[in-house]
Amino acid sequence: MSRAADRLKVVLNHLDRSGATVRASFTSGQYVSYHQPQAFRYTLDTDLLSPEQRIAYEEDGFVLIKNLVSPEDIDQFRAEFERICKREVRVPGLVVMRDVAIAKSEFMADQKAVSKLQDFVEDPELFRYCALPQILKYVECFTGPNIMAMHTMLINKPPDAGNKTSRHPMHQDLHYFPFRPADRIVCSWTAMERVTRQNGCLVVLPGTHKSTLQEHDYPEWEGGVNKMYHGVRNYNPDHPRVHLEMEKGDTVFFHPLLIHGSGMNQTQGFRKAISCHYASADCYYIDVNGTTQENIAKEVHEIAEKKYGVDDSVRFEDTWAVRGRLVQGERTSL
Ligand SMILES: CC(C)CC(=O)SCCNC(=O)CCNC(=O)[C@H](O)C(C)(C)COP(=O)(O)OP(=O)(O)OC[C@H]1O[C@@H](n2cnc3c(N)ncnc32)[C@H](O)[C@@H]1OP(=O)(O)O
Ligand SMILES: Nc1ncnc2c1ncn2[C@@H]1O[C@H](COP(=O)(O)OP(=O)(O)OP(=O)(O)O)[C@@H](O)[C@H]1O
Ligand SMILES: O=C(O)CCC(=O)C(=O)O
Ligand SMILES: [Fe+2]
Ligand SMILES: [Mg+2]
Repeated sequence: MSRAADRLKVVLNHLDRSGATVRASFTSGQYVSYHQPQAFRYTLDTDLLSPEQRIAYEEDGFVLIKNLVSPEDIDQFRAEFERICKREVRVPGLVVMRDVAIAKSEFMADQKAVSKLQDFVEDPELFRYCALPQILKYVECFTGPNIMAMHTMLINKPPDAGNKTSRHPMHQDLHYFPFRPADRIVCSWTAMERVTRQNGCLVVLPGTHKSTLQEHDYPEWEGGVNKMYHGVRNYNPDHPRVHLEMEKGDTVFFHPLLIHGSGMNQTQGFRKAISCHYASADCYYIDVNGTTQENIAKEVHEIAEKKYGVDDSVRFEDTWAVRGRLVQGERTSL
């Protein structure tokens, strides 16, 4: 079969499964033209994703792209991370998080004390990750051309201290976000080294992006839970899971409703990943009062109150508007 015919078959299969009425045709034997507003809900029509990749994201809520970020870039991000840990550079607005297991131990000026950096947008070296052209080309398939970097993290999952606090409970990232629509938000997560089940790779529940936002809360874990690590309230451990084992530079793009987490790090190394949540600049803020997100908004407010002395006039949405950065196109709304 020709490549075009192969592609047609894949698309038709998908349309069939999504219960769509199919109107497909060949244009000069080259490619498929189809008209079906329901069939592709989660991805946009760009030329980058193959039909297989596009359908994988539609059906599973994630797509893994091998070898997307160069080893040289990753080594530079790692070097900058080390400078930050040694406090050789100061980054405005940066949140440095320590694992709860060592949160109260004495000061250590190295990576052993840091489990996560958040909000590194004012660090030009780390922020380079968010603007990498090869990443943005994929992001555009989900957000469209106006792109905001809304949330940035470098995760340094520590060797588990023995109480399983290195785990990240199963959650939907949308729980943290007061903007919509969800389908125009995407996370890119790049492995900074080989990540395996052993050192706590991402664990995903395929297809859960088709559900709605669930109630989140701290899981009842005996060994303790990190600040703000909420999990879905009724986690079902029997749901089929996929462990995303990845090589250095591999990048997974996933939907903000996809339920995911990570297991404990059973090695002696610090498992590193860098990630950014992007949203279409055309998204709009919502008021989370009276929704399941009230609990996280309250925690964010309490921390902002302690740290910056902000009062009630600062809304949850405002804390996002000041952190967001335009990386492509126009800042139309967010
Ligand atoms: C989509 C995405 C958003 C999903 C996620 O990322 S989920 C995770 C979200 N996580 C976050 O947003 C990070 C939250 N963490 C933070 O904001 C900070 O690390 C803080 C918890 C506020 C601590 O920062 P800071 O105040 O600078 O640190 P200090 O060492 O002075 O500690 C102050 C008090 O907080 C405690 N603490 C520090 N780290 C943790 C921790 N990991 N878990 C639980 N408690 C913690 C620490 O023991 C101290 O307590 P007290 O001495 O005041 O009793
Ligand atoms: N009660 C819970 N609520 C929310 N998430 C949970 C809960 N229990 C476990 N998880 C999460 O489920 C995922 C899988 O956990 P688990 O500890 O089994 O890791 P794993 O990588 O599968 O390890 P292993 O290979 O040992 O099975 C992790 O993201 C973990 O944090
Ligand atoms: O890197 C990980 O372990 C998962 C992090 C994550 O899902 C998050 O911070 O939202
Ligand atoms: Fe997450
Ligand atoms: Mg397990």
